[in-house]
Amino acid sequence: MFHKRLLKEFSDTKKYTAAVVFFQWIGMAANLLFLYTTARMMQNVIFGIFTAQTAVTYLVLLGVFFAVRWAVSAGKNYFSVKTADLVKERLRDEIFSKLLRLGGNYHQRVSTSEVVQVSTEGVEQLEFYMSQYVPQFFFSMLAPLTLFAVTGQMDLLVAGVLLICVPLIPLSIMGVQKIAKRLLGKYWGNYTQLGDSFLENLQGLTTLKIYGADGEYARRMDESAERFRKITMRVLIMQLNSISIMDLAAYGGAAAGILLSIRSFLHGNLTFAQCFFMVLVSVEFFLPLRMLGSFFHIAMNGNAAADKIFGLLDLDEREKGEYGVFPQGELRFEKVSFSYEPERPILKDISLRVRERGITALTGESGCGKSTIASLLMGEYSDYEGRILAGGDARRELREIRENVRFSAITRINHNGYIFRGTVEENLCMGNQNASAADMLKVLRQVDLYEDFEPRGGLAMALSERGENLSGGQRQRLALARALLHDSPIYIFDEASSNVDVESENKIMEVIRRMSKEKSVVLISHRLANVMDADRIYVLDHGGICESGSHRELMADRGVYYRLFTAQQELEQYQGKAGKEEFAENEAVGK
Ligand SMILES: Nc1ncnc2c1ncn2[C@@H]1O[C@H](COP(=O)(O)OP(=O)(O)OP(=O)(O)O)[C@@H](O)[C@H]1O
Repeated sequence: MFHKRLLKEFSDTKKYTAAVVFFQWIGMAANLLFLYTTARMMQNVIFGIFTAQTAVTYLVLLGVFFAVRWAVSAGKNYFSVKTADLVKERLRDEIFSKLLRLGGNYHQRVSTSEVVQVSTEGVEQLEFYMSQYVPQFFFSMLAPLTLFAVTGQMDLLVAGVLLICVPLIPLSIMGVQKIAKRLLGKYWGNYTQLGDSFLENLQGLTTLKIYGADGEYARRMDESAERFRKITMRVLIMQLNSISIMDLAAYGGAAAGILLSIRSFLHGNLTFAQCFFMVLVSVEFFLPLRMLGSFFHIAMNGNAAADKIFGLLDLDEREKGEYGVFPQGELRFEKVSFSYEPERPILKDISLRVRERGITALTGESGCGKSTIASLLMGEYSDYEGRILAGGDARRELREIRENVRFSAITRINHNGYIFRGTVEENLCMGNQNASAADMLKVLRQVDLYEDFEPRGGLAMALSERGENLSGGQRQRLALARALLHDSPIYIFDEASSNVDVESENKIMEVIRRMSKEKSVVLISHRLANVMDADRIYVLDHGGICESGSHRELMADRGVYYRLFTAQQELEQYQGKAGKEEFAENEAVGK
């Protein structure tokens, strides 16, 4: 019936639940009083003893009844909303904190659309579950017993029969529950899968259009939507059927109560007023459980949503460091091995040093493991072998250091720095909450964006989602400006200047070289012209370091680096020459 863990996690809502049940119970008591008064009045009318005084008494009671009902309903709503607020706020808070703890690569464990679905619709299901279903459950246990206590004093047999019929509703609910559980599990599975593909296709719509694959993907989504439609229909059919079964039990039981009350009246065991009251109250016996039955589907959905939410909250987290200081000094990799999947080693016995100042470059062919090293430095994975040490001789394992301390000591800039919708100022502030306008303008000047942004509003310039109203180079330079404000001792540039125009690339490299005089810079670049100035270059090959040294040393060695470098130089010279020839030809024909 209940999701045990959910009730345990929200045990502090017990007092609100009790208050809701209490108000419901008072409302029911007022209702009984009103029905009994009505029955007495009917009796007086029929037997001709209806006086003006009776009418006034009745009207006063009616007024009191409505006032009580209003107060009860307000009280019940107040405590229901309190429960709903508490559940919603805490669950969303917990989901958010969990995602923060899972870190940037949370999507390797759970899909983004599932997170969105459980934290929106899933949380709302649970809010309803706790604020409506749970109190209704207890009230529907209490109500028939109260009614039995009242009606039993008039006719024990009728009251007994009505009470015995009441469990028919929960029995029919339990019967349906078995089928519902399986069906709702499938329903949620289909729902999140549809959300996944919808989100992915929407994000990749331009790519799908360019390759003319949108038709095929639309067809696949249609299939997915059709599966979801079918399962939704099955859920609805199950709901309608179960409502019919419950109605049969409720109205069948009420009919039995009504017939028995009339029979009892005819045998002279009940007065007219009592019989009339019993007839009216027979339905009341079943209404609370009938109401519970209609909440039941939402409750089942809530159970399935709770499983999903707790599944997310229970995901294993990275090992958490507790050390609260980032020790100064060089970073070291000592015989580090790592793999994302078993049986597929990515890094093998890597040993390297990142000096406290200057540029340490990582280069090598695509897929050799450069970005993986950056991810390990950022602490995204802690299940590596060997040691990653911070602080030179102070030797503190990186994974022992608290995440927020690590993040304020190391800044990583990728090839697609994320720009948020908002203003330039808001995006820059993320780098440093305390940065003044002068600080922000200074970094914009350093990355050559000041002139571009000033006519468009300067710091107040509006940026669209992902900075789509900027060029690729401007976006990347803005991400660099934000990183400069962060002012951390270590910076990792992971292909930060790739995919941008030559001017932006030169500017970014100029800033990197300048900052390396005071900071520790890890530069990952496949373009060797950019790593030439590095103090030390590590060349990776299939997850291992095959060479290391300065540009001059590596060129003298005539190994892998030499081959890569000369091949790249030749290619760039050839491209440059071809470009010049084309330009000269165009000039000659006057184009
Ligand atoms: N999250 C992941 N799960 C599984 N395998 C991964 C994951 N990320 C990367 N890999 C694999 O690890 C290997 C190294 O990837 P990595 O991104 O570190 O290479 P890289 O040298 O930075 O490549 P590039 O220069 O193309 O960016 C690749 O074979 C890649 O397919």
